[in-house]
Amino acid sequence: MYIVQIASECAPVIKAGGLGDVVYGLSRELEGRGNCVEIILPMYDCMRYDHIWGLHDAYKDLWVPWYGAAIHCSVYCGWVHGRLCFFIQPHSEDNFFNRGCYYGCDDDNMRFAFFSKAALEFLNQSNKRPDIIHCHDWQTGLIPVLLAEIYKYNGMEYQRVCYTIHNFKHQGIGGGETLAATGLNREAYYFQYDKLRDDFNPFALNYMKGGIVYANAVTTVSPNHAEEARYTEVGCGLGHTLHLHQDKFTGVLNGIDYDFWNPEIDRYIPTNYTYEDFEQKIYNKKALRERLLLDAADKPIVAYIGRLDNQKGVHLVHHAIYHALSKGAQFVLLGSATEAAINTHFHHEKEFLNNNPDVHLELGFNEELSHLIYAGADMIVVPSNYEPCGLTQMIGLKYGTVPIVRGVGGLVNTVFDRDYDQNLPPEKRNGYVFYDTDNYALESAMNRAIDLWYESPDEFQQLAIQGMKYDYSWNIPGAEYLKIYEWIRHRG
Ligand SMILES: Nc1ncnc2c1ncn2[C@@H]1O[C@H](COP(=O)(O)OP(=O)(O)O[C@H]2O[C@H](CO)[C@@H](O)[C@H](O)[C@H]2O)[C@@H](O)[C@H]1O
Repeated sequence: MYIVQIASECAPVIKAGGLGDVVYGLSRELEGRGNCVEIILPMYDCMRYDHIWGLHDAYKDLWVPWYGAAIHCSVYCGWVHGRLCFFIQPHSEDNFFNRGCYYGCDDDNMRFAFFSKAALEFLNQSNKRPDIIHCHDWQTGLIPVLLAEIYKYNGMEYQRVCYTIHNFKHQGIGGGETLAATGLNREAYYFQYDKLRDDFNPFALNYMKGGIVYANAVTTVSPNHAEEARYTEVGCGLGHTLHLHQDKFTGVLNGIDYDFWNPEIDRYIPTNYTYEDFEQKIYNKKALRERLLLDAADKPIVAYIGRLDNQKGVHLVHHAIYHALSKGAQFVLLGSATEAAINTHFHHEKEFLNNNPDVHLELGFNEELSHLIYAGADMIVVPSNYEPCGLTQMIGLKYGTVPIVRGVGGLVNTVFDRDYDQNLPPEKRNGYVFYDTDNYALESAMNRAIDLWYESPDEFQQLAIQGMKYDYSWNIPGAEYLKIYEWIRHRG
């Protein structure tokens, strides 16, 4: 099959979070199974050019219709760790992708409407006719809309779209100006409730809703989150739309790319290890402590890695730091906040804790350091308010770093409580789960983990090894996506 992924991120060249990991890892798996995969991305000024090999111009004169005129774009092409990627660079005063950031601009809706239009225009003009277009999140929600309403009539009749939602919170809600810009025009038509009109703001269009309505298949990133999105508030108002389109909506648990996230071969950690020589992990703990100037005491290290925002349960992340310290553990945090108030809060925390030899807060994005933390820590805490899938607990498991998670979304599908899981025998359990959002719930799970580390180190090690034995690779999800692609190719 010929598959084109269209997304706003692809790790490690463009990575703000888990979306990038998924686009890369899934593409690699699909290619490994004999499919032809290409990835179309925006050409941001701030992406990691050092991860692109053989960058060259692939298509010089792409003219993308925009507001009745056209914007001139160049399309570059190169390999990102073996994956063939096309980068679209528009030349216009808007400077859509030369902002020194991936997201967070006032005109994000316009930026990604343009990207969606340009990606389809590129496919069309360069005569690429993939069997499947797989697009992701709100940034590419207009792709299935544009395909069905415009490009289908311009030679792209047989292309089918799979649309994956990684986060319902950000939907691309905005005014109707994108309709005129992208050539969709007919406001009255698109402002219908069964098309793109937002269910809660009658004056706004909703890209993600458009993606759900028009795509041939819609997925989210875990089975449990697919249920939550339909029936609870974590669908952020799209539950009704999902219900109407339930026949084509499903949850596919993400995988982890074990070529990249694997302590056996990880290039960013000083000592490689597997579950068979688990005792080698200690050298990474030592290295982590040396790097972050932590005390070399006989204490467990609890880690948090992730964005610092409301989704991730920042109040509990904050509490986890102090609770770990009070229980005689060390704490390492690697995270960045886009919200000013949260950012300021954690900077104050960092200053306050600066001289404490048992804690280190690293505020910013650091891919290399994240590997060392996964390898060096004993436990990883994921106290999310909601979590469509969650990759950090799965990476933690692979590195023998025991996850302590809140029982929501994909965390429920991947972490099984050592003491209380009802469905699995003890030798299959792999972490700790708590449910409430208050401090006590988190504390009780952390206490159980930290107490086991101190009181029964052998049993703690056994738990970590059980986690390492889980297979959360792309193998199974890769096959599931191929089934979905086949299904929409034949069903339409
Ligand atoms: N400061 C930092 N420095 C270095 N690396 C950092 C970092 N902060 C985060 N990361 C890395 O980014 C990834 C984050 O994965 P998450 O599952 O938390 O994704 P996120 O919530 O962004 O995305 C959404 O999409 C993903 C993918 O579908 C879903 O798993 C998730 O539930 C959903 O919210 C991990 O690889 C982590 O190591």
